[in-house]
Amino acid sequence: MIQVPFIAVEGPIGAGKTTLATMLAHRFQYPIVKEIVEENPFLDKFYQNIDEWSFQLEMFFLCNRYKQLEDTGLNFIQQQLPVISDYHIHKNLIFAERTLKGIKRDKYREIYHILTDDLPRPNVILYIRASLDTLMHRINKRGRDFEQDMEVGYMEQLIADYDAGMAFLAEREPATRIITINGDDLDFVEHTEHFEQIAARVQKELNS
Ligand SMILES: Nc1ncnc2c1ncn2[C@@H]1O[C@H](COP(=O)(O)OP(=O)(O)OP(=O)(O)O)[C@@H](O)[C@H]1O
Ligand SMILES: Nc1nc(=O)c2ncn([C@H]3C[C@H](O)[C@@H](CO)O3)c2[nH]1
Repeated sequence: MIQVPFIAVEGPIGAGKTTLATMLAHRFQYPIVKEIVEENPFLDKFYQNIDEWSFQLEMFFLCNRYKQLEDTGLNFIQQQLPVISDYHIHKNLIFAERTLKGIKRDKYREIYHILTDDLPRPNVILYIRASLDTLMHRINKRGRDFEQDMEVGYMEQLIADYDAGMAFLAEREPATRIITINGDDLDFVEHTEHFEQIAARVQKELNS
């Protein structure tokens, strides 16, 4: 039985992390920690020129997540209160290992470990896997300007990197429960029964 649930929803861009985390937070009456997107000053520049802006962008995400998860530890986990978040800290490495090169990647790795090694880690991860078609369709539907020119190759690589990242976590942190959701088949936005299936799987993990 999980003592204090700390649930992270993960998956590539547009998988539905924020949507599903919000629905589950509502269902379980847990507070939610959401990633900062709109206030990010580097995202549009990054998508126009990844090599030029990747270090600034990855550091911005890292510092924001560090602060959010430090607060999550203090305000929830250490108080024995459950919480759900629409990302896992490991996401930083999944992206940064691909977008950074050479000395910047080395520096980033060092800073990443210094900042994150003692942060609280989720005990349940919901990993939403989805095909390139599904993800591109959702990204287009959401219509964020800065994502419209995203290269298909970037997304293809990210999908593969996410699979590798989740396999890495499964091996490194065997106590963490990873629930994999097929985001092509389970449409928790359009079909209530699909959401109910997912909520039941989460409840089962929390009880077991
Ligand atoms: N299962 C689903 N069925 C249909 N539409 C969905 C589904 N999940 C998400 N969407 C839609 O896809 C878009 C992306 O969803 P959302 O913002 O939750 O993804 P995300 O994984 O949090 O994205 P990001 O990685 O950019 O933060 C939204 O417009 C959302 O309404
Ligand atoms: N490079 C990079 N590193 C990250 O850690 C990261 N986290 C999110 N994103 C991108 C995906 C969406 O476009 C948008 C909102 O999630 O921001 C990231 N991009």
